[in-house]
Amino acid sequence: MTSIDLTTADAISAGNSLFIPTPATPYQGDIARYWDHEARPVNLRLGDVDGLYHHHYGIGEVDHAALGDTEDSAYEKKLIAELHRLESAQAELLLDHLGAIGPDDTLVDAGCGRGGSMVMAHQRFGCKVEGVTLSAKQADFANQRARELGIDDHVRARVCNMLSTPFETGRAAASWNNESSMYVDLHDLFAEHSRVLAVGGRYVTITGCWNPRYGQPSKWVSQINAHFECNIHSRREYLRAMADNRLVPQAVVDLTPATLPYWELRATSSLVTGIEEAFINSYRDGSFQYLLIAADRV
Ligand SMILES: C[S@@+](CC[C@H](N)C(=O)[O-])C[C@H]1O[C@@H](n2cnc3c(N)ncnc32)[C@H](O)[C@@H]1O
Ligand SMILES: CC(C)=CCC/C(C)=C/COP(=O)(O)OP(=O)(O)O
Ligand SMILES: [Mg+2]
Repeated sequence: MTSIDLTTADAISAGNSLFIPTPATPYQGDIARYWDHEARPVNLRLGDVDGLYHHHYGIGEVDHAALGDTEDSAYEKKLIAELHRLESAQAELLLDHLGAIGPDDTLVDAGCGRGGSMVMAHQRFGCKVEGVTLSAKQADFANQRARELGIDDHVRARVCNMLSTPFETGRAAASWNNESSMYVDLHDLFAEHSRVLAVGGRYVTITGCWNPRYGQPSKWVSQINAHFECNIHSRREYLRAMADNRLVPQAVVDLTPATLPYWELRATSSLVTGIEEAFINSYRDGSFQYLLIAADRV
């Protein structure tokens, strides 16, 4: 099998998910399959709350007053709504760091999943948002949601490798990875963001990374890697790969304390997936951190 370079003219048709490019590597094929088959209730039931479908985690304090009594028959429904509120709060924080974005700007969502963050970005800024995912199922889902919302002229997902996108050099006002950078080599990733971003543009990531102060990835981090078939990088790798690619950190925010309440609440829900303990233990023992990094393309 040969890989298809999506920076070529082939990319013209990549917006149409009838055209599914061959994965660049066998690993990317595994990841495409993983997300094509993903249908965990913890993601779909949360998305059903308001039609924003996320594949990332939450931040902020739990609103115990909104949850009410655990014995109440409506408690589980309220808990789902609360987890979803915290996940959307995470995406809002990412958008807060994109800088001044206008309706004529174009944003790039690298690893866009089912498109929740793209919809939020368009609703906030009125701008165009181009997303890429390896999964045709996810791209179709995101494009269907955009059609239902009547925003498909502004929000579009493609099946495409984030390391080799069809986007024009130097045109994007901002770009991001929301929990999608643990699937790729960071030097390759930041080289591509640096290429598509305008000078003065902003790059933002929210990610889980292992803490170099811990020494090496802990058993919990290894468990998370195995669970999601991903390869979590260290904080040091992020900063080094950005520095090597003209991305200069403007803010580095440790969101670990802000994400723990989400995990502690999720661990009590009927929608647990079994990975909750690994996140909670690794955040608590300091081996793993939930980080936002916003960087200027210089
Ligand atoms: C955990 S999900 C995050 C989805 C989304 N950012 C969100 O916040 O809901 C990870 C995403 O990264 C995408 N991904 C992983 N490796 C990729 C690659 N090389 N190119 C494009 N997308 C990739 C997957 O297809 C999936 O959509
Ligand atoms: C912070 C880290 C290490 C993230 C790894 C990437 C990932 C799988 C994110 C959540 O996806 P999801 O929303 O599909 O997962 P879940 O089903 O657990 O909610
Ligand atoms: Mg989820």
